[in-house]
Amino acid sequence: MSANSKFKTPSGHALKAQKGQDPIVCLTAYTTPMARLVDKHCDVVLVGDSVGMVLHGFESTLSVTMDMMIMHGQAVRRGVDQALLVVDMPFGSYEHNKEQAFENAAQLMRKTGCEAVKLEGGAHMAETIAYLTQRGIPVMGHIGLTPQSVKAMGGYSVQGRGDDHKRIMEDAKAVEDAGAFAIVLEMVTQPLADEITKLVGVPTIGIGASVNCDGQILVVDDLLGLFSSFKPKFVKRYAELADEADAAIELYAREVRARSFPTDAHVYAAKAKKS
Ligand SMILES: Nc1nc(=O)c2c([nH]1)NC[C@@H]1CN(c3ccc(C(=O)N[C@@H](CCC(=O)O)C(=O)O)cc3)CN21
Ligand SMILES: CC(C)C(=O)C(=O)O
Ligand SMILES: [Mg+2]
Repeated sequence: MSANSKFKTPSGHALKAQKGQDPIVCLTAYTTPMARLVDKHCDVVLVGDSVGMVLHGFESTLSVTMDMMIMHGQAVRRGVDQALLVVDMPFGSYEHNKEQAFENAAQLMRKTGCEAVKLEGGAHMAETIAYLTQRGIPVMGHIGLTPQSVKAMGGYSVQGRGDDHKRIMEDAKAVEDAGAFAIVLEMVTQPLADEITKLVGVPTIGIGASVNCDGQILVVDDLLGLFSSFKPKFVKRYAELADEADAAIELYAREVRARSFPTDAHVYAAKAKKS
C-alpha cells in the first residue's frame, strides 16, 4: 500500500502529470445530484462562481459571496468521491492582499473539503498564487476572459486578438511560475491558446479556447440545455433538458386542470391493500 493510498481523490500533482496525456475532462456542478452525475465521467469537478448566474439569477458573478461558495461546495462535496474537487474563490475574497486570499482559500478548503481553489487573474495575481501554493493550498489559475472583471472589460468578449496577445502569454507564464497546477484559458483565440499550451509545463484547461488544450471545461447546465439566458459560441448543447422539463410541467398543469391527475395510483385508500 503506497503512502498516498489513504487519499482516495487525485491531487493537483496527479492532474499536473496528466499534461500531454489523455485530455482532462472537467465540468461544473453546484448541487449534490448533479455532482454525482458529473463525478462519474470527469477528472475535475468545479464549483464555479457561475452558480450566481445559473442558479441564483444574478446578472454577473460579482454578487457571489463566500457563504454561497461554501454552501454549494459542501453540497457538491457530498456527491464527488472520484474527481478532483475545485472551488472558485468569489469576487472580492482574494484581491485585497495575499493574507486575505489565504484566509478565504483556507476557509473554503476547511469548510467544503475541496482539494483546490481557483482564482482569476494573471501576472498581477502571481504573488498571491505563490503565497497560497507555498502554504499548502493547490491553486488553479484562470486567465483570458475573467468574468469577475466584466465591468472593467466592458463585456464578455474574445481575448488576445490584439496587443493583449503578449500580455496573456506573460500571464500564463507568471501563473505557472507562481505554482498553479493547471490554468483555465477562457475565450482566448485558438492560436494564443495553442502557444500557451506549448509554453507552459502545467495543463491548460480550455473553455472557448482550443481543441489542443490539455483539457476542456464547460458549465454543465449549458451543455444540458438547462441554462439559456445566453449561449456563448463555445457552448455545445448535448441535450435540451429545459425543453423536456417545459413539456413535462405543461402536461402536469393540463392534467391537474382536467382532474386527470392524481388517479387512484397516487392516492391512499382507508385500508392498505395487500400486495
Ligand atoms: N452558464 C454560464 N456559462 C458560462 O460559460 C459562464 C457563465 N454562466 N457565467 C460566468 C461566465 C460568463 N461567461 C460568458 C457569458 C457570455 C458570453 C457571450 O455572450 N459570448 C458571446 C459574445 C462574444 C463576443 O462578444 O465576442 C459569444 O458568442 O461567445 C461568453 C461568456 C462564461 N461564463
Ligand atoms: C466556466 C468556469 C471556468 C468557471 O469559472 C465558472 O463556472 O465559474
Ligand atoms: Mg468562475
